[in-house]
Amino acid sequence: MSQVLIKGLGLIGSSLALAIRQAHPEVRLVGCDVNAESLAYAQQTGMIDAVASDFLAAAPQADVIILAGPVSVICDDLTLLASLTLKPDVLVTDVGSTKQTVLTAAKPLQRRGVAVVGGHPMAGSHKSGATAGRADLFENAFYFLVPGHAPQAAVTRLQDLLKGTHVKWLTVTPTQHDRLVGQLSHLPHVVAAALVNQTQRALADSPLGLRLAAGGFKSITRIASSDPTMWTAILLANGPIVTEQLAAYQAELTRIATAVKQRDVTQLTAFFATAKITRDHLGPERLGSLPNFFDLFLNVPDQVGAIADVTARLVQAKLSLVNVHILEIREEVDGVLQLTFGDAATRDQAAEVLQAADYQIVRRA
Ligand SMILES: NC(=O)C1=CN([C@@H]2O[C@H](COP(=O)(O)OP(=O)(O)OC[C@H]3O[C@@H](n4cnc5c(N)ncnc54)[C@H](O)[C@@H]3O)[C@@H](O)[C@H]2O)C=CC1
Ligand SMILES: O=C(O)C(=O)Cc1ccc(O)cc1
Repeated sequence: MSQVLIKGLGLIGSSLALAIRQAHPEVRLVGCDVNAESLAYAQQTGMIDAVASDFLAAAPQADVIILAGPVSVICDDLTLLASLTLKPDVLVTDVGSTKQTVLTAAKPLQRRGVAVVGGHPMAGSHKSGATAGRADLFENAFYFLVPGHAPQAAVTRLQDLLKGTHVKWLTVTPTQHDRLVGQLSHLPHVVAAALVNQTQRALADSPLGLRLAAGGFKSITRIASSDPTMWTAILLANGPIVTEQLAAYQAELTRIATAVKQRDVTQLTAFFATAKITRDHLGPERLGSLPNFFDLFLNVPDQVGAIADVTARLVQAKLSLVNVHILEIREEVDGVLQLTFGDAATRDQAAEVLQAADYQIVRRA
């Protein structure tokens, strides 16, 4: 039986585990993480078969190693792996958001004859952790492959292992990758966070301040809720490219500030019209990112009708559900029910209704 070791069972690692499980139930999935809560959750919900408490001891047993921690940790892991004796045909891959630093860190391992295929799914969310993982997270999204010197057979093997993700594969070089995602992902994250911080300071004296924000502010700043550790690692790894792109963006802001000052109607209209045409052709929000869903995780007893009771209470309260997901119910063991709602208010009302009926909410996300 083939053994896949996933280091980092956060949003991406756990979603890959679920997708591998769906397409390859025969694979033994082993998880490794510094976060004991994530490991316990992954094991309790059947996402993984076993926990590896020592990465260095587990790696030599693995047929495939997937590195899914922050980019800086992925680079350290690649260095560590180069000091071990791994299985002769082991395949090593990662999911990091930058590829030049990762592929550079992979060199000593590649020199030892190990196939390293860089990877990066262009889907995700501002959510993090194993509880946010879902098998369909990557559906129809692009998945960058950066094979470097790895043989085609290794690439095909990875694509087969991850076929349950239903992604669209795209092979690129590390530099092409980092330029593309710098502009399309890293720069937007900086812009979103900068806008939130600057707005917070600007409205510090206003009684209602940011609470007055409407949909526009919220939708362009959603990604400012992303994990700070992960994004610090990404910006440091793609520093030179992102600073260049930030400078170009600043020049665009300066141009528009000048047009406003000069009351240049033609330039202002052209500015908005050009952006509108490009944005209107982008297609549905679902591509490359999940719509903003809001989850409730609650314990449900191992009893006939337990799930029907939960959904009936929500129907009675006229609260509309987007999805219901049973994480695990085994005989005589309570399960966790993941209820997904379209907005935070509905989720919070649902929590009140269910808590009043003595259901235990494990987590809101
Ligand atoms: N969040 C997103 O939308 C996307 C993220 N990525 C990349 O995927 C990787 C993982 O991101 P997420 O899953 O979103 O982050 P996450 O924060 O949900 O998960 C990261 C996991 O790595 C674990 N971890 C951190 N340091 C560790 C260490 N030294 N040893 C073992 N485990 C460690 C954390 O405990 C956590 O469970 C990052 O490199 C990120 O750049 C790629 C595509 C999309
Ligand atoms: O939430 C979103 O829209 C994202 O932008 C998700 C994302 C985050 C990091 C990546 O490297 C790729 C995709």
